[in-house]
Parts: sequence; C-alpha cells; structure tokens
Amino acid sequence: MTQKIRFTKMHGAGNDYIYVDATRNPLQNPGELSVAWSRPHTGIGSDGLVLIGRSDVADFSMRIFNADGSEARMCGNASRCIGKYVYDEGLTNRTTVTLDTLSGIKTLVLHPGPDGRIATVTVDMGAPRDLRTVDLGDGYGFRHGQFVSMGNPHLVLFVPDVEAVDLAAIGPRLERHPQFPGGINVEFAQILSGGRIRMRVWERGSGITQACGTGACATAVAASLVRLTERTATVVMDGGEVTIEWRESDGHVYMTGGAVKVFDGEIELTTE
Ligand SMILES: N[C@@H](CCC[C@H](N)C(=O)O)C(=O)O
Repeated sequence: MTQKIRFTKMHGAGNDYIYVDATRNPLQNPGELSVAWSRPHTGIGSDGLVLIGRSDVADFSMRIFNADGSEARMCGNASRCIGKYVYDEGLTNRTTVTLDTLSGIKTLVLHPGPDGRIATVTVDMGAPRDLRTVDLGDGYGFRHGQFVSMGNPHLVLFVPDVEAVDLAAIGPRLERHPQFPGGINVEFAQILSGGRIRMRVWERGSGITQACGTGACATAVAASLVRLTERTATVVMDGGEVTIEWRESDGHVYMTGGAVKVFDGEIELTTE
C-alpha cells in the first residue's frame, strides 16, 4: 500500500528537521523513517524527524528522532519550530502553549512578526540538572569539560578558538566517551566580548549540525557557572544565534530564537 505523508521542513538557527503532524499522518516506524528521510541525496535531507501530536497533559506533544533513528528526550530548536507550526497552521490561536516532551512539559511563548506569523519563540526549558566538571582523561586533547543535562546530556568544552577544533574528528570520539554510555552531545565554546559565546556542536545521533538549542542552553549555563559570562548570553552558532537567560528567580533557562518554515512537501510511503 502506498500512503502520502505530508511534512513541513523547518529550521531553528539552521538546525533543520522534517515535521510531521502525527495526528493526521500516524507513522509506525518513525526511527527508521528518520534515517531514510534525513539522508541528503536519497531522502529529504535533515538533522532528523519531529512528530507533532496530541497530549492529555499539554496542548501538543513532541517526539524527536535524530538522523540515526535514535529518539531524544528534548530538542530546543524543534520546540520553537513546533510553536510556529501550531500557530501558523491554525492549530491554536493562543500565544502561550504547552508542549509535552519526554523531558517534561515545556511552556512556549510565541512572538508574532509584522505579517502575523510567528517569528520568534521563547521556551521555558526548565532547570538544568546534574551540573558537574568532567575529567575526560588522556588521549582526547581536551581534559576537562562541563556536564549539563537540559533533559538531554551535554558536554561543554571551553576553548580559545572554536574554529581551530577538528569537530568531525573529535566529535564522534567524545560522543561515545566511556563516561557517557548513552552517548552525549558535544559543544565547543569560545567566549566573545559583550556577553556573546561562539559555539559549534557535534550532536549525538546527528553529527555536526548548524545549531543545537539544548546545547546553546547548556553552553550558557556552563559559562555562567564557571563565571565566564553573566546569566544571560547570546550563543552564536554556525546557522544563527539564540539568547539564553538562566533566570535567578526560578532557576529555569529561557531560550529565545527564530523559527523558520522552509517548505511543505509530500513523500510516498510504501507499506506491506
Ligand atoms: N538539536 C536539538 C537536540 C536534538 C537531540 C540530541 N541530538 C540528543 O540526542 O540529545 C536541540 O536543538 O536541542
């Protein structure tokens, strides 16, 4: 049987995912589809697949699959894009919506642009957890990093020059460091002037991406923790920037950044 699946390609700071409204297009094997559809030459090309669904406890739900098919607990850039999707597609007319994720319910505040569509979104990412300094041992060229959980795990390494880091070589080795049996997202960060941080990321399950929302949060938290920045910072990634505030009053991390629709499409799915 051949089924046509409607999808929307969106990106947040260049972190691009295929978004499927799973209420209209239920998918049986999203992990496998994420692998096939994420391939640049034979698929649609993306960093992974995101399913937008219903929830009993929030306005909408999100499931996020990396390009290797693994399911992650949270995605910062996708949560902003879902905010844009549900508003622009008329699934809600509210500018504050809740999103059920594997790492808990997140609140999104949607900011419309002059055309009435959502331009930017602020996400309450919750409190960072398990903050600690990690000794990576010998053989990596980088001895110490900061571990931060933003619902998913991150290793942040501060370096004098991020452009000099061979991310394609060191990224996969650190992703599978024995201290992180479930794998880890790796961020290299360089402190710039004026509360700005330049960051490059190797994402668990997707490799080098142009941006990572949870990674930007982890980076800003780590920088503030080791007193390299104040509690608010702009994180500059390959595909764009986001502003992160680690709010003192509630200990939550608030991420604000853009969400962009690239195109709508339809892809055929053949099932037995
Ligand atoms: N790009 C995302 C994070 C996606 C999941 C991550 N690769 C993981 O496996 O934890 C973001 O914007 O946060």
